[in-house]
Amino acid sequence: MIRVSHLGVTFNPGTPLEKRALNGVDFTVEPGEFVTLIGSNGAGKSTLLGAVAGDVMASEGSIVIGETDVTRRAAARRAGLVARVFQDPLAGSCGTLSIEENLALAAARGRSRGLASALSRSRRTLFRERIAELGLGLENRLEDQMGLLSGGQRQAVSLVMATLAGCEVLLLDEHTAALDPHMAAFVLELTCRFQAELGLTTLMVTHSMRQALDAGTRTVMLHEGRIVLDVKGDERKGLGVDDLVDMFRKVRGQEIEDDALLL
Ligand SMILES: Nc1ncnc2c1ncn2[C@@H]1O[C@H](COP(=O)(O)OP(=O)(O)OP(=O)(O)O)[C@@H](O)[C@H]1O
Repeated sequence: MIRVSHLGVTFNPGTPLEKRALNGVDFTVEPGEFVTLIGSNGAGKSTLLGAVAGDVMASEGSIVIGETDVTRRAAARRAGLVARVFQDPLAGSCGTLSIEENLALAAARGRSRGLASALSRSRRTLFRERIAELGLGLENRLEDQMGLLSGGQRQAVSLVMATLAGCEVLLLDEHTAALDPHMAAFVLELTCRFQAELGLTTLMVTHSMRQALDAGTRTVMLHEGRIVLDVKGDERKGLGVDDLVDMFRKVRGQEIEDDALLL
């Protein structure tokens, strides 16, 4: 569960570069709920994910994950609660380490054990099993450097890494945006499968209206740091991509020029 109350984030306060990125955001993501988060450029989506992960500190308000008030906790002290996959396949893993070394680091997230104990024989078996589930044949390449993988393969491994240590919350920041359509569909299908199997409370930022309606069970739209739409259930089922685009148009007061939003 994530409970965000009256959350405000102001970058560079008191300077000419002051920017109010989040403005009194209130919402609760129930345990196991999968929310897609949309909004135009600069709406505050990544800031919201960053605030939940602890990369961005709240200027006002509070953030509770599960039973824990994490508002003043640094990112490292939230690591056992929160896992994140980024848009850039290179961002969430180390290209010069092997696949299994990356998995070992991920499995140790939020704990204080070394790489050697993290790479025990039983751990290696677990890694092989989890990577085999991807169906990409990477279980036979565990000693290959992560940097040798394609973007899509790397995002698939990043998803395994994100879910390996056990976490309360999964944050996905346009994690399929840099992939070709086929790989993007594969990684999204994988995401939905892992989310359902592990019952993870999930927030996924996307620029694709199609993804926003097809994945998860609830869609939230941010605009200028505020929630302007929050739909689930029958109301969401009744929405099409055209309806979302219309809503976008209304809140932005202008036409959408980016065709990617319609996909
Ligand atoms: N570290 C920072 N310092 C100053 N301003 C920032 C910082 N991070 C974000 N901003 C500003 O805060 C606003 C919200 O940014 P954010 O990245 O959250 O938007 P977004 O909805 O994720 O946009 P996009 O879809 O373009 O990624 C933007 O105006 C952005 O320029």
